[in-house]
Amino acid sequence: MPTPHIAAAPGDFAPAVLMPGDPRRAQRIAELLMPDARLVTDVRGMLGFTGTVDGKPLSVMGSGMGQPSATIYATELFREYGVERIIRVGTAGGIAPGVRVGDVLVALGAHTDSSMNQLRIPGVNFSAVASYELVAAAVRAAEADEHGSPVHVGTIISRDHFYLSVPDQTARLGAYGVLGVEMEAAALYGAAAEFGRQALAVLTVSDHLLDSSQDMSAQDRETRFQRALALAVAAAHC
Ligand SMILES: O=P(O)(O)O[C@H]1O[C@H](CO)[C@@H](O)[C@H]1O
Ligand SMILES: O=c1cc[nH]c(=O)[nH]1
Repeated sequence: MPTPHIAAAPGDFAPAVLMPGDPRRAQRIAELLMPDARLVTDVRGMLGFTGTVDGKPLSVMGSGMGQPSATIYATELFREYGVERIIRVGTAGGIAPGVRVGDVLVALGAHTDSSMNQLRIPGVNFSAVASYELVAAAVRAAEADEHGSPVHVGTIISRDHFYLSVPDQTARLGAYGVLGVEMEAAALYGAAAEFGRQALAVLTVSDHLLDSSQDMSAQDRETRFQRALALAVAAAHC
């Protein structure tokens, strides 16, 4: 049953899907983790792969950038392909002062300036939260490798704008302990709640909004994700 945006056959997706924003990162992750990976969809160049890691099935598929794009893919994977859990493996801009470029963020919850979740339950400010089971698995994996880059667990913000900034907003978010900013997690958590499934975002800090001295290059953003990936795989297979 192909959907408007996914051309895979029934059963082509594993119960757990890793979801980076960039489809080329999806391909890189598939090649890195799964020698047996096969391409299951490429509509609009949004590559999806399925294979196995340590004998357990796993899929990897890009989401594109922004909450509308991520919601389309998450909805079709949950609703049409029976996917049980989606773990976003993305990049984020650091906000909290203790967060450094190269650190990893496990997003317990995602504030947002988007209206996407506001439309879900009229009159309600929806709480976009991760699956506790997946958070716990990611934290266990982080604690098991004490030599990896630092991992922070807390809230992030999923913004609609990459470039437009509201004066003073970032500093205020930092004062509230918000770890970083990206553009998809809140909507992903909303879609998981809609279908009674599980979601988590594990993010590599690629730059810092309040200190740009250590920012990653575009190439680094696509390759320095091993620590986040290890946590995401642990969550996918917990
Ligand atoms: O690196 P990805 O996963 O794409 O995530 C971040 O990077 C993109 C913006 O450059 C947005 O998608 C944002 O969420
Ligand atoms: O600054 C950043 C970095 C990654 N993703 C974002 O949305 N913002």
